[in-house]
Amino acid sequence: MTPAPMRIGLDEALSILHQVAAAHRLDTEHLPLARCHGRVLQADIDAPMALPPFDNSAMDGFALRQADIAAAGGVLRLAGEQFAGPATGQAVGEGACLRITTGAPMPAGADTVVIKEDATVEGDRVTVPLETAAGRHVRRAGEDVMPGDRVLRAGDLLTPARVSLAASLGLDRLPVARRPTVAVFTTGDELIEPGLALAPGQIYDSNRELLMGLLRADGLEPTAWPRLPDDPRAVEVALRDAACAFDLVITCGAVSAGEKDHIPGVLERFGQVHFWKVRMKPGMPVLFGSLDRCRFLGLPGNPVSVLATWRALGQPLVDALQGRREARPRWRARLSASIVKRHPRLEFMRAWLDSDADGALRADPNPATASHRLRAVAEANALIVLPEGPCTLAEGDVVEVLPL
Ligand SMILES: Nc1nc2c(c(=O)[nH]1)N[C@H]1C(S)=C(S)[C@@H](COP(=O)(O)OP(=O)(O)OC[C@H]3O[C@@H](n4cnc5c(N)ncnc54)[C@H](O)[C@@H]3O)O[C@H]1N2
Ligand code: MOO
Repeated sequence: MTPAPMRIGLDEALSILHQVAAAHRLDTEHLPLARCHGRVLQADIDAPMALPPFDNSAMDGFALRQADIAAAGGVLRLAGEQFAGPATGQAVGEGACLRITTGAPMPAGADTVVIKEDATVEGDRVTVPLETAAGRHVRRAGEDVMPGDRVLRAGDLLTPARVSLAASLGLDRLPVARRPTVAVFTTGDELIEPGLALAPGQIYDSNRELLMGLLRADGLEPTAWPRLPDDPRAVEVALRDAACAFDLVITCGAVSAGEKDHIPGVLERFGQVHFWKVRMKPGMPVLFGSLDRCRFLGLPGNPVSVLATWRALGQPLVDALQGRREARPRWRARLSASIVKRHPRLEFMRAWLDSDADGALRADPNPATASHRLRAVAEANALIVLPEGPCTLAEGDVVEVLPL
């Protein structure tokens, strides 16, 4: 067996990840609209009907024939009403008008709506402004969507607006990718549960909340597994167990070079390592593999590495497994302070992103760059992406940023 690629660049890692994800795309399920939110659409959708479906009034007022206004000296006869709802079929005859409400079908013959505020009603006589333009306040059938228009595409993320567009076209179900089931593991004999008393050498498990929160923010419903001890047999049994039950297993910790870093060995022996170690900072020891029926993402244990590797590799993996087409937003911003980067790895640097008075985005880099410094993540709303190679950037230089 050829050894897995090691110490590769992020682009190569992403290309491997996309290849593997393409071979393990999650299957399609047809769900009622209410359950489609946040899912990835699996087929192109062509409009089965027009939107609006019929000419209708954009305002509350009076529907009339614009040509009649001048002829009638601006005074029309109120001949009935057409409210939003079933079309009454009543037409607007010469010199007449109908009371109409927003969304009501335009009565036959009428081509214009005068809003209530501009009209004066006395008995059955309605006086309207002489200068009313033809077609005013009428929403035309098909002006938003024509039948057959491709309104949604396979791979689209189903935002509330897209689900609502499908609803407006009368669609009650959509084909979407199944959501991956995800098991989350934290590892390490030093970890204990928040709320318990710390013994010397112990720290609280913070990565579990970080990972569970990140996954839930992407609409996943992860399962948190009991924390793993630094025991090779326990690690092997738990991971192999999860690997036959979940689509994705995510661990954090135990993937580096330490005596207790047992995870790469389990993947090598019982599964497959697709890559191990990516030239990024933080997050370098990250591992991607397959084990039984699951894709396996071994994130490094340092909290900031968890965040960076989730954004750099985890999210793209989950997106690719569901066939998501649109890339996550990446912005460009001007630095509020200079940066000197001496190491050769690509770096994700915590930052505060804001717009200045001129409307330009500004990224203020956080000086805390060490991967254990979680507080600096809590104080950040973006990651600056600094490409591979040492570099010196001045205040005002443009950098790429990932909003968090
Ligand atoms: N000789 C080497 N040492 C290290 C290397 C290396 O290449 N050679 N890589 C360093 C880098 S970079 C990172 S990142 C870490 C990653 O190590 P592991 O993924 O094996 O993670 P652990 O050693 O288990 O933990 C690292 C660090 O994070 C803390 N941790 C772990 N889990 C949690 C958690 N759930 N909540 C809070 N904190 C956690 C753990 O206590 C350690 O301090 O390795 C470097 N070493
Ligand atoms: O790559 Mo590690 O994640 O820098 O600390």
